[in-house]
Amino acid sequence: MDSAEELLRKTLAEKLTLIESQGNVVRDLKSSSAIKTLNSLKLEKSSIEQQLLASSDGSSVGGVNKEVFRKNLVNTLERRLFYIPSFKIYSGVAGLYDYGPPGCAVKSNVLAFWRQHFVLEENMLEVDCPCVTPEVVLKASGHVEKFTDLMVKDEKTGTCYRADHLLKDFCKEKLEKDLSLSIEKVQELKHDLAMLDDFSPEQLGSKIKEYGIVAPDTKNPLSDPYPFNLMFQTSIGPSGMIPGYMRPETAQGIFVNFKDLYYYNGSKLPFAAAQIGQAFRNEISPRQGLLRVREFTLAEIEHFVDPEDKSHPKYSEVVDLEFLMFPRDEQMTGKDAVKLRLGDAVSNGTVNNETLGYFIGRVYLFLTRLGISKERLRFRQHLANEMAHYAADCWDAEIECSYGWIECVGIADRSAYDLRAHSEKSGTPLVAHEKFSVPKEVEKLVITPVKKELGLAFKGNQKKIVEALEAMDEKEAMEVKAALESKGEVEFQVCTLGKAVTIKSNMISISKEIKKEHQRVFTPSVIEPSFGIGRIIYCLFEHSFYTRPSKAGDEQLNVFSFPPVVAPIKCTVFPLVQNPEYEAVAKQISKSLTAAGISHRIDITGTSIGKRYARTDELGVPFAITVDTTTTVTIRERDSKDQIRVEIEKVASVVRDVTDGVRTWADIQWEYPSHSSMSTADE
Ligand SMILES: Nc1ncnc2c1ncn2[C@@H]1O[C@H](COP(=O)(O)OP(=O)(O)OP(=O)(O)O)[C@@H](O)[C@H]1O
Repeated sequence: MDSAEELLRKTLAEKLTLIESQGNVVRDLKSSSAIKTLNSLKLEKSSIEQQLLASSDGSSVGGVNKEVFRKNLVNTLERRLFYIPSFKIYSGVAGLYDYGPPGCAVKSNVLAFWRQHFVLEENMLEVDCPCVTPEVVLKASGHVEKFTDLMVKDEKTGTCYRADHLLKDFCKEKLEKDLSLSIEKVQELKHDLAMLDDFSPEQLGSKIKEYGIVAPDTKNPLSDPYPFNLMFQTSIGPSGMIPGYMRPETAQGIFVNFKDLYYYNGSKLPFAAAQIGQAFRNEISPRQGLLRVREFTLAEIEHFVDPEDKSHPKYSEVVDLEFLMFPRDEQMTGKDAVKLRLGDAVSNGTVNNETLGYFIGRVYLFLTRLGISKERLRFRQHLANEMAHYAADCWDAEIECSYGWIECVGIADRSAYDLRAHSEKSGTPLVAHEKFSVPKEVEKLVITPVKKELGLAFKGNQKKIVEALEAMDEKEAMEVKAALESKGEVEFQVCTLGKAVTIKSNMISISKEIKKEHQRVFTPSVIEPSFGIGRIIYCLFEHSFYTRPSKAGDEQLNVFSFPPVVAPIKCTVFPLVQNPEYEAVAKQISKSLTAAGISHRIDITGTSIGKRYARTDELGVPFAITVDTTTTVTIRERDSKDQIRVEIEKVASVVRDVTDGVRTWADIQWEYPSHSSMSTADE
């Protein structure tokens, strides 16, 4: 610990001792003012204890220990039914959560804003495809073979763990806590962390043995790692003959519809399709609450673009944005994320292309407008070993929360991989066309199947074989030509038949000719931003949550500072005191709010105004309307607690403007005089 930290701890500890001794004196007095003083001393004591805890392990959120902060947050979220562990009365199931009423409202607001910010803004084509997906689709995409994590089992209890997570936790803990590590050991552990995605089961197994990593819960030995496919398997229909899976992502539904969507778009590129829907991953050991679950909402965009022109018409709108970026080189040299101007990162090649840069900028705007703190958001570039071999460049929007930096949005240039894979497997060409204004002369491969010979040899299968021969690319065709010329026949794989057939030299002619071309046919590249909605919402909960002392100073009150766009309820209406005239006004205002489409709650209980404010602050309601006359009311803003006075007829339009973002609260305050009333005094 450095001397500044030591000094802080010493000062805090001294203050704590002083408070404890003052508390002992006050406790003996037993008067009401002494009780108030005692309560505020208790508060101060608990705040200092939290700071001490935080300063002891260097882990804090806004000066409060991470664990303490998270415990209070999660307790509030579960108590106010933002979310509920699913099937709770049957002890629940790990990795499955329900959203309760305010959580549901936040989620639907986030999705509505997502649609407005992306789908509407870019004229995207939204689709809605089934969750149950036939095996053939996920075989083509590579999920059946490769969507796996390496798993180890507690050899005595059978409990399963993700092998790479155990190694990651071990390395991080060693690096953070073991001050006696040699430089070589530090380098080795850092290297292991960088290589996590590259280790084979054998390499991971030998690391686990070498470091003596055991089951975290029981300390029992662990099995060797082996791959576990994360997809939930099912079968479609009663016969059990059609294997299927619950989709692990929504993207495949878009790829398989490419041909129709392209036509719907007037056969023009670029265009984007979007989908919001449930994704299912049978995570090995779900942990960290909403961050790693087994069923979650994904919002995905597939932007199809010409691989030879990845410019974006609206790129200039984001070039001047500046935010934290964590390029590959910074990560490799142990540096921190740096603030970069997006335009510079694209022009110097740090970000692969304009369209990818455009989406990084739009994701930044989306997240920060939702209420994610700018200082706790960064864009991290994938290291070479993290990226799929076909990907041109990938960046994750990572948000810092009490669990560390969490990937919430993946933004990848996946090149032409997905469309090619489905073209090959389905036999349907998923391609785009560029029409030339003047025809071009090009050397062209000409494949001419001799249908008579093929028909004699293959009868009913002839059509599929002809299609496969015609779909050969240049490299494949030249190999076939060479084999036919040297051996007179060749084994030829026909995917749609699921087998290889023998093609003889009299069944096909392959040559190169100069031809006039009227168009270019190509497979578009795909740029994919993929949003984990639950992760974003959880980080938003963390970034919005704070506590403040009640007016009496005897308790800490919880507040969610949600921006109006995501707040589950936009305002509350309550009469200051129970009185039929005020109640009638409250009901009239409620009616006008409903007509204006503003979600609100009306509270006509006799509870004190301060308590009613506290209840709604804890749900993140940004505005409270208090009826204290029959002609005008006060509107109170949650975080500043500032109030303005507004005529009853104008209330709904004022609240609508400020919740729709047409005007800010500051604008409204200019227009309406500030107000200090009974309701403030009572708070
Ligand atoms: N188990 C999960 N629970 C909640 N959200 C998830 C989960 N897995 C992925 N996501 C979200 O879906 C987005 C896109 O999925 P992607 O396949 O890129 O994630 P991933 O790289 O597999 O995530 P991770 O490495 O954390 O498992 C992620 O950015 C994340 O926000």
